[in-house]
Amino acid sequence: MSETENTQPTPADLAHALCEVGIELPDDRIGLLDRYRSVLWRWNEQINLTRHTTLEKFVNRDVVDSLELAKLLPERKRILDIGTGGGVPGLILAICRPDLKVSVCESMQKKAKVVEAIVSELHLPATVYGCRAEEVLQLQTFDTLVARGVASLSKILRWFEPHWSAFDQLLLIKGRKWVLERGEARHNGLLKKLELRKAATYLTPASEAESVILSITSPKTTSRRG
Ligand SMILES: C[S@@+](CC[C@H](N)C(=O)[O-])C[C@H]1O[C@@H](n2cnc3c(N)ncnc32)[C@H](O)[C@@H]1O
Repeated sequence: MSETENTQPTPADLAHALCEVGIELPDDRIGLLDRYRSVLWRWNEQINLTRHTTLEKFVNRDVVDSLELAKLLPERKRILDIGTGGGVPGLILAICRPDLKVSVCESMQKKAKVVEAIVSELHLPATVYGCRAEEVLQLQTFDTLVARGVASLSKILRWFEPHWSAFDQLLLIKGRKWVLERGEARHNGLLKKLELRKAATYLTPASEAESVILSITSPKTTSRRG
């Protein structure tokens, strides 16, 4: 199919695009994912939520990233997506992994209101917080925090330094600059009390771009909980 930004794909197009990258999902999940894509693109005409407005980018970037993350999340874990923007990866996780207890937060009020509207229209099992993640962590605890494209590793580690008792693990989707970011974070002394490991490496389909998922834990917190 020759796809342009003005073409509205069908659920069958989505199923085909998922199949092309080796993703198998039940029909009802594909249907819901397609409705999410459609509602997201509709809102995107009014407010800038995503640059991924072709089916190929939606699948190859948003769905692939979210499902790579999903592979690392045990059943029924409590997840907080920090800086969800238009709902990636949080709402895609809520759609594809209904066993998870997904919360998403977004500090920009306009975006957070749209995410709330999407969750409500699609009846998604997700809680939306319209504030900074640091504020959510003063109220709630989570098993895992997840994020894509929110800030540098150093910034994120600074934000969450006082909050490690509110979560066990941080999973960050990063591009090839992750090594530089790790160097900077080490230089800034932000990794001294933390363990960072590369939990996954994968290629974005139809490109040579390598992505990684970094897992960061605080041994002190883990042993206290474990
Ligand atoms: C570049 S967007 C990425 C959106 C989405 N995660 C994605 O990958 O498509 C980053 C978003 O994080 C939000 N943000 C930045 N710092 C935040 C914080 N501390 N807590 C919650 N949201 C934050 C911004 O308002 C912005 O919408």
